[in-house]
Amino acid sequence: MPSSTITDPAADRPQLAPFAVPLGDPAGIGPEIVAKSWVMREARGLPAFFAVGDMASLRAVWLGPVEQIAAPEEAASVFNRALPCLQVADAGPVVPGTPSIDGARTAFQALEVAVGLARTGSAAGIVTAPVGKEQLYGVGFTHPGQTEFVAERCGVAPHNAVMMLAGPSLKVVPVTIHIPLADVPSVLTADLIRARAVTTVKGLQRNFGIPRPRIAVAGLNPHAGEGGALGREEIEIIGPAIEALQAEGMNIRGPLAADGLFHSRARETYDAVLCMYHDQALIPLKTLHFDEGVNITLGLPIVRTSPDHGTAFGIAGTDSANPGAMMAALKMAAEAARARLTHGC
Ligand SMILES: NC(=O)C1=CN([C@@H]2O[C@H](COP(=O)(O)OP(=O)(O)OC[C@H]3O[C@@H](n4cnc5c(N)ncnc54)[C@H](O)[C@@H]3O)[C@@H](O)[C@H]2O)C=CC1
Ligand SMILES: NCC(=O)COP(=O)(O)O
Repeated sequence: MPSSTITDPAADRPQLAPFAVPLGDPAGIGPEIVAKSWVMREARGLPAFFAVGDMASLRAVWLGPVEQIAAPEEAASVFNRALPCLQVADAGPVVPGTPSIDGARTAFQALEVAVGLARTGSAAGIVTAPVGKEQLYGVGFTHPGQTEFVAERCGVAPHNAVMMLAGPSLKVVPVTIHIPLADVPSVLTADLIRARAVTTVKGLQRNFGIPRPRIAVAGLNPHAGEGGALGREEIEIIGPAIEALQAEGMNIRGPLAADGLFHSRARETYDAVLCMYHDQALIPLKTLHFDEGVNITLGLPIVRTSPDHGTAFGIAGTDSANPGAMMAALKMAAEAARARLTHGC
């Protein structure tokens, strides 16, 4: 049994170790939604977790009980009475809504520590609160996002780490992620589509227990290119990639016109959609499920989830952040960790 599980003799089933929750940018809504999730832990059946970051960022927005822990092993016994926090750095004065260099460094450090804890089994996985990408880039973070950073720390190539956004009625995967829209056509290759599709299928089996996932693939151009009249990527890149995967036995179809792929009847016909660029995937997901959308990284040896939204600097410190997506991310992390134990992979 991996060290991220302990046995509960009463229930005679493996219990998960607590999840590590890096607080993200201290000036964003991360600390608030983590604290609010802790308040809702019993009502929502959330798994045990501990914050990783600067306790001062929690104190700046929350008057509830926080207890500093020296090691993850202390988290389980503290969790019922207080939000456990593993202090990793001093973010300096925390002003909600006003990001700072020290805050970005703390977010970076907390992420690094949390990944290490999950890799060694001291945490059952990581559930990351939002970071400010612009702020992270300013302190030497060289990856496009946390997805690629965590993948690298786990020894996984970026092509094989898949960002999936998941809500109750829709799961989407952007094939290209954080790149300028103008670069999408040149980055899109059959190899990249293949790598994303293979990891997506394995990830749906492993984390969601779907035995034979049905994959729909969106086209890049309007009307999926209209037979080449509105663009040739469907004919030259996307179509051949799909045919090759079908020949290997994958339940995959497309390229399909993206504008007709997300209505309720269409959503019943697949388990996930491969989309060609970031907004093609994230706009439908966030429109349908903003307050319950989860970003889960597939293809990693550890469980990593995150709420779908960002730092929301504009409302930080106003007590108006909705913790729904953070709670959904915690629940999905626990479900994925359990599914991995059940399916033995
Ligand atoms: N997983 C992550 O770490 C992510 C980080 N980001 C980062 O967040 C920063 C801000 O990005 P934006 O595009 O402004 O997106 P955002 O998600 O932070 O905000 C978009 C809108 O939704 C609102 N909002 C977001 N979360 C909310 C919540 N829980 N409750 C109530 N209202 C909420 C905001 O106030 C704003 O009006 C950027 O630096 C970006 O890089 C963005 C997306 C994901
Ligand atoms: N738009 C999704 C997003 O920014 C999350 O990226 P990541 O930091 O989880 O890679």
